[in-house]
Amino acid sequence: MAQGQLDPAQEASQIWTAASQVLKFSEVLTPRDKGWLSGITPEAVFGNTIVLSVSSRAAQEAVQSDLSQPLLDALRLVSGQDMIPAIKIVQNKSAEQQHVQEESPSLSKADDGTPASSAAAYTASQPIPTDPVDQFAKAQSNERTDQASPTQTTAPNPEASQAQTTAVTGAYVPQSFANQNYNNQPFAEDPYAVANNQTGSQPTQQSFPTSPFPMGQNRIERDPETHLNKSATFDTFVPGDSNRFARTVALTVAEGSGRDYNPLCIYGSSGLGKTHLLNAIGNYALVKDPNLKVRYVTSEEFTNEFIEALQDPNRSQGQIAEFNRRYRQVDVLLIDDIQFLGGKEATLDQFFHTFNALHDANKRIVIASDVAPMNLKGFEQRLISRFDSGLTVDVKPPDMETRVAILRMMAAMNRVNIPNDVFDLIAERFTENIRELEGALTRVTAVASLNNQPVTRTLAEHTLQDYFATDVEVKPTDIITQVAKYFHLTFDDLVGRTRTKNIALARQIAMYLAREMTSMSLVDIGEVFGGRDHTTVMHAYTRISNEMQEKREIYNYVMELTIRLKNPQSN
Ligand SMILES: Nc1ncnc2c1ncn2[C@@H]1O[C@H](COP(=O)(O)OP(=O)(O)OP(=O)(O)O)[C@@H](O)[C@H]1O
Repeated sequence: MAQGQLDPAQEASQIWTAASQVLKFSEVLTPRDKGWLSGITPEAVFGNTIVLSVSSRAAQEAVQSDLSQPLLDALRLVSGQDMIPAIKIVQNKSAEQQHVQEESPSLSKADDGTPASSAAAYTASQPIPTDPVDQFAKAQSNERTDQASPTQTTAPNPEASQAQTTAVTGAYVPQSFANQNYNNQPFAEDPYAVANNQTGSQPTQQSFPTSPFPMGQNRIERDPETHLNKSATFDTFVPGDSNRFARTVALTVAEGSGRDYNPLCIYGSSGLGKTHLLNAIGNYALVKDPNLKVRYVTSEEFTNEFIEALQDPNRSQGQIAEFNRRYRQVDVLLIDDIQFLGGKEATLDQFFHTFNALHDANKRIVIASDVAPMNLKGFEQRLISRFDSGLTVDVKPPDMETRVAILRMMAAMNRVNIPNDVFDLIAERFTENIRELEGALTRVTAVASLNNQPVTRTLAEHTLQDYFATDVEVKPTDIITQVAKYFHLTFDDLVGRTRTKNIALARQIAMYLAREMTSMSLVDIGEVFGGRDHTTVMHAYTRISNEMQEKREIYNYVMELTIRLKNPQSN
C-alpha cells in the first residue's frame, strides 16, 4: 500500500488529537461516551483509514455504536475528508484492569493523562498493520468467529459505514457540528472530571500544553478557479442570535432553493462574518452540485480584472469580451466588499451589466457590504434598486455566548487547549468584531507558544491587559508619530514613498496599529498614509498579523507600541 509522506503514526496522532478535542464538546455524546475517548489510542493512518486501538470489546462496541457517527463527523471535520476508523482491540491489560475499564471507561486514563492503552505498549507488542485491507479481512474473520483475539481490527459495519459516510457527504453540514452549541461544554476538561461531575474544577497547568503551532498560522488558501476559501464553510460558522437569520438564508441560497432571495445582500460592520458566509455559500453550493460555476470575488479584484481588460489597447475588445464571458457564465457570483466600488463609474457600469445578465438568467448573486444597500455611497439608484429587489440581511456583533462558542471552535480547529476561564476573559473583552476576538486568542496562544508556557488566565490577562489599559482615543497621526519615534524615523518617512526595508516594516506596523486601534476604514487609513490604496493597508495588516505569530521580534514591537499608545503619559 502506498504510504503518504507523513509518518502514518504521527499523522494518526495529529488527526486523533484534533478529533478527540472536537468529540469532547459534542452535544450528542454523554459523559460516559466521552469517557471512552481517553481509552482510544491512534495507531496509524493508511489512505483514508485511521487505525485506532482500544483495550476491550466493550470499548470497540461503544466506538462502533454510540460514538460512530460523531466520530465519523469529527474525523471528517479535522482531516477534510471522509475517513474510516478501523478499531483494533489491544489486550495489554490484566483482566481486572479491563473489568474496571468496562465498568467505568473514564478510569482508563493513566495518571499522567495519557491513554491507558499507550502507543508504546502497542509498538512493543504489536506490529503496526501495513495494509488496512488485510486488517479489514482479519476484522471480518474475527467478527465471524466472534473471538476477541489480542489484536482485532474492525471497521464499522461496511454497510453502516457506507451509509454514514454518504450521509456526512450528502448533508455536508454534519448536524452534530452544525447545530453544535460550542458553549456550555467543558471543552478543555478531562473526561474523567466530566464523568465524575467535576466540571467546575480548574485545570492544572499541565493540563493545557500549548500547541507548537500557534493559532492563526493557517494561511487562507483560495481555490484557484472559484477563489473560494475552502475552510470558510457552514460547519465552521458558529450560529448565534446575531447571525442566525443571515446564516439560514445563506444556507437556503446555497442549496439553490432561495429564488426570492436574489440577489442576497449581507451587510454589517467589519469582522462579523460576511466574507465567511459568502464563502460558505459557494462551498456548499458546490457540494450540492459540483458542476456549478461559482466565483468569489472582492470588488477590488473585480475592478482590477476590469481595468486589466481595458488596458491592452490592441486587444481591449477581446479582453472585455473575455471578461464578460468569464463573469456571465457563472452560476453563483459572490461579490465581497461591494462598498469599495462606490464612485468607480466605469466599473460600476460594467458591474451593472454583469448583474443584469446574471439576474435575468436566474443565476444566484450574493453581495456583502459594510452598509445596507440604501446607504451605499457613490452607487447609482438603478443599481441600489436592483440590490433591494432581493433580500437584505444583516449580521450583528455576537453575544457573549456566541463569542465563547466561536473561541471554542477556533481553539478546537487549531488544536490548542485553552482553559474555560481564558475563553471567558477574551469573550468579555472583545465584543464588537470577531476578527479581533480571533486576534486576541491568537495573541494569547502565540505568547504561550513562544515562551513555551501553558495558556492560563494569568498569562492571558498579562498579554491582553495593556491592550485595555485605558480608553484613550488613539489618533492615526499619534500612531504614525509614535511608530516613527520608536524606529528612529520621521513622520514623513512613514507616509512617504520610500520602500527601504526598515521604513516599509515600520509603515506596515503603523498601518496594522491604525486598523487595530482606531475605528477608521481601510480607505481612510490609506488616505492618512499618503493617499495609499486600501488594499495596501489590508496587505500590511495581514502581513503583520501573520508575522506576529512567527517572529517574537515583530510581536514585541507591536505590543510595546500598543502599550505606549495606550499610555501616552508613560512616554
Ligand atoms: N459566526 C462565526 N463563526 C465562526 N467564525 C466566524 C464567525 N463570524 C466570523 N468569523 C470569523 O471571523 C473572521 C472575520 O470574519 P469575516 O472576514 O467573514 O468578516 P467580514 O464581516 O467579512 O469583515 P470585513 O467587512 O472587514 O471584510 C474570520 O476569520 C471568520 O472566519
